[in-house]
Amino acid sequence: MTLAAEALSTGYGGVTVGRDIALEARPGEVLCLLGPNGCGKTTLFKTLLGLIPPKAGRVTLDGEDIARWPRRRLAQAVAYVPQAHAALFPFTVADMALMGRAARVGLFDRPGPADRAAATAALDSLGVGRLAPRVYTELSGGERQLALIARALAQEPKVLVMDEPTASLDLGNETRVLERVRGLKARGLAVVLSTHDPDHAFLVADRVALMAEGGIAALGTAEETLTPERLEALYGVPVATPYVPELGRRIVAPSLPTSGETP
Ligand SMILES: Nc1ncnc2c1ncn2[C@@H]1O[C@H](COP(=O)(O)OP(=O)(O)OP(=O)(O)O)[C@@H](O)[C@H]1O
Repeated sequence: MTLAAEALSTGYGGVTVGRDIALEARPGEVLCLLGPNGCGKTTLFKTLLGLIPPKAGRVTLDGEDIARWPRRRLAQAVAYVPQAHAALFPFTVADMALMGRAARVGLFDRPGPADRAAATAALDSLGVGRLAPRVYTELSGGERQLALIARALAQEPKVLVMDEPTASLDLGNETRVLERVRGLKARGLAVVLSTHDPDHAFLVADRVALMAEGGIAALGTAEETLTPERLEALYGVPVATPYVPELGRRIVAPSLPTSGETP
């Protein structure tokens, strides 16, 4: 399924945050959204998910405006991994993952064995099956993040929208999540993810959208968009993107003066 923003403006009440945004996440593709703090990435995601209405333009799934889609139909197609948040209710991780099945269970039915199996499989696929009996509110930030990803995978969506999915993960879990993202794309999902680490774009993105001041400043492959000049303009610090033959790709690093040089 293809998720698209067409001439989309986003915002809250009387305030416009994003303007004239056009982008597309196609099946079997990862679209990586990069941009400085507060530029409007989460606001764009909430609009793509139909959680807040567009200020202008539209969001479509396979060409159909989602504004006309019932919530349940939308939830069967698109899953969301929000930024790990403070939890209010002490659900177990197994129950959290099972909540991902809500859109697939009949309105008056209880989750059945197949739903439990899907929830368990989602946890196992992220290597966190052992967390199933643990209480969500008692987990570390990284463990919560993995539980939220498992909930979205249990939903068996066609499109996955992930807001900084690796933000609080250690290097091992960060790499495992990015590997999983590659696996999902190989299975034909469309994945949109935001990150503050431009390296992730070189690792998993088919296309990158650079967001600045609410608009899309550049859209293309990581090689095309993540030039030192653009990254410097975006983040306001000098950046180098050397090619590392051992990795077979570029890496992104801030280019601080070497010791001995004072700025
Ligand atoms: N519920 C809200 N009501 C009004 N303004 C909001 C609301 N949520 C966010 N904003 C404002 O919208 C702007 C964009 O916020 P948003 O969270 O979309 O940015 P972001 O790019 O995701 O930032 P970050 O990288 O820090 O997570 C900010 O100026 C923020 O203060």
